[in-house]
Amino acid sequence: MMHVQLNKSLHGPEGDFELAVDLQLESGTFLGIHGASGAGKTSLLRMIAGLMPPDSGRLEINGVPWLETSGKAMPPQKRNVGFLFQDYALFPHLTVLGNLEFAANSPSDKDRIPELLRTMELEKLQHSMPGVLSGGQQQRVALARALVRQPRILLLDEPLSALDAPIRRRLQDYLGKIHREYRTTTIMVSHDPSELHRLADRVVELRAGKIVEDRALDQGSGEIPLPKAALKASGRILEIELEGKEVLLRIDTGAQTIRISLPATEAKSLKPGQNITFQASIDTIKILNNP
Ligand SMILES: Nc1ncnc2c1ncn2[C@@H]1O[C@H](COP(=O)(O)OP(=O)(O)OP(=O)(O)O)[C@@H](O)[C@H]1O
Repeated sequence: MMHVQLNKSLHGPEGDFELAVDLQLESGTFLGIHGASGAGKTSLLRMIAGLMPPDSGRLEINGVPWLETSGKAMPPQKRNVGFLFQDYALFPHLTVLGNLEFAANSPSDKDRIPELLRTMELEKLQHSMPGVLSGGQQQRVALARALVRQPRILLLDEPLSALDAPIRRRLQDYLGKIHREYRTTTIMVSHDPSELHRLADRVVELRAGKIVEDRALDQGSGEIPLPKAALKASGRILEIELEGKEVLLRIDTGAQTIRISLPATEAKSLKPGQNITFQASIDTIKILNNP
């Protein structure tokens, strides 16, 4: 169990506002955080990592205090946290491999590096210096580096935002896989609703430093299966995926995310982001309006 209770006065463009967050997370949760720019998402992650001091608060992870109300804090290097921040640069004087080796703390961490290089599709770049890499390649190295120590808690601030769609999708799958395998408690900031629905089992929205929405998604898949009874609902298409002759739609109805599949021929004109009304029962699905 992770208990995060943090307060900090932040200086926004329209004046100071108070970040006040009280969150309890079961171990192994994948929490997604979204919210407008300047809501305090990065600040919250930095305080958990120990990189920004809160004005007051408490942090307790599996019964171990990382930050006490008295202000006594465990230093960042002692917190078993892997993090990836937007501005967290790679060491410019070390190669890709050197950056990962620097993060390794034990022989088993080192043994993990070849697999991470392979998964992040960085094998051919392992002897390159960060300065010659593209933004997306650097982000992949930073993500690999965050995972080298197999942290108990993984803090990811828009980790895939600079990547193009195919690799973004592969790394989403990889993040999902390592989360299922190691049950690392993960907190990820993302502006991409389909990414959050794909990976998170709980999603919170932060607005001006406060949690204004806290939603559980179906564990693992991030989706609620189609109910047995007929259902008529409206929602926004989050994602369209071709699977053989079928098309898989993930639809956010506001209350829940529903996954439906349709014959590909019936879904030709549908696009992500579109609002649709549909009627579905256990064996038939009909799109009622298809603007
Ligand atoms: N150390 C600090 N002390 C006080 N205010 C700060 C500090 N660091 C950042 N801020 C302010 O806190 C506000 C929230 O910033 P933060 O980066 O946490 O937002 P965010 O939700 O992550 O935004 P984005 O989505 O644009 O990354 C900003 O207005 C920022 O200027």
